[in-house]
Amino acid sequence: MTAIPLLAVDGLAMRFGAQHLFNGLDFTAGPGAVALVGPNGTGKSTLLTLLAGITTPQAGTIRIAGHALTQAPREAKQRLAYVPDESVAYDFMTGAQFLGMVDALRGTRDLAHAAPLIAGLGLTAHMGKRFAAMSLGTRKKFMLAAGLMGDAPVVLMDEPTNGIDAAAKAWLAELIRQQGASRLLLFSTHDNELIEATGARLLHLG
Ligand SMILES: Nc1ncnc2c1ncn2[C@@H]1O[C@H](COP(=O)(O)OP(=O)(O)OP(=O)(O)O)[C@@H](O)[C@H]1O
Repeated sequence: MTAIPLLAVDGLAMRFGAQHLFNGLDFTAGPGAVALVGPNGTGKSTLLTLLAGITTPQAGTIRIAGHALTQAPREAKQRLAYVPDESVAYDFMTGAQFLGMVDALRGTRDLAHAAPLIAGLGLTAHMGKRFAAMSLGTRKKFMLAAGLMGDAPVVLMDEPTNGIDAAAKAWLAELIRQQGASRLLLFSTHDNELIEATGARLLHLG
């Protein structure tokens, strides 16, 4: 019996006006680290929003652990987490409130399980800070913590090392390398150090 891939993309087409980003894109991925690479503007961020079910493609099917995003959006989205490049938190929220909100939306109400992640990313001292007062890198770390702290088998990350310091980057790379044994961590990046440290398989766009 063949195992169902965590991510299966079939015949995906996306264009903005006359600009075709991809036309008939096919790939599958199981557990592991996968780096989405390619020159600026080739559609890496757009592909991630399609895989996350935030944007709708003109054609094609995306299945998350066998569940098609269009036919079974709830089942598919329950199994994925998406880390955007820029913060999506309200400025008035503190880091703790934001992570608590994400946790509650996922149906768990206990941030204790995220403590190693919060410490590893260097966020412990920033939990009480409002997003309005955070640096760009700290905001990015909270987005990463929110995406990684659940048990989603598919984690999509847009430029995960953008703006974060060397210590957090090394910690994140090791986490991705280790967690690749059981989940799919698919990220767009221009960071060759991250690719090397995670041992990610490359998926080229453009
Ligand atoms: N909502 C939109 N409307 C029109 N064009 C868009 C939209 N979103 C993205 N594009 C265009 O699609 C192309 C791909 O953009 P995208 O941000 O996905 O590229 P990328 O590969 O992630 O780039 P980078 O490496 O710079 O982050 C760009 O030419 C962009 O201008």
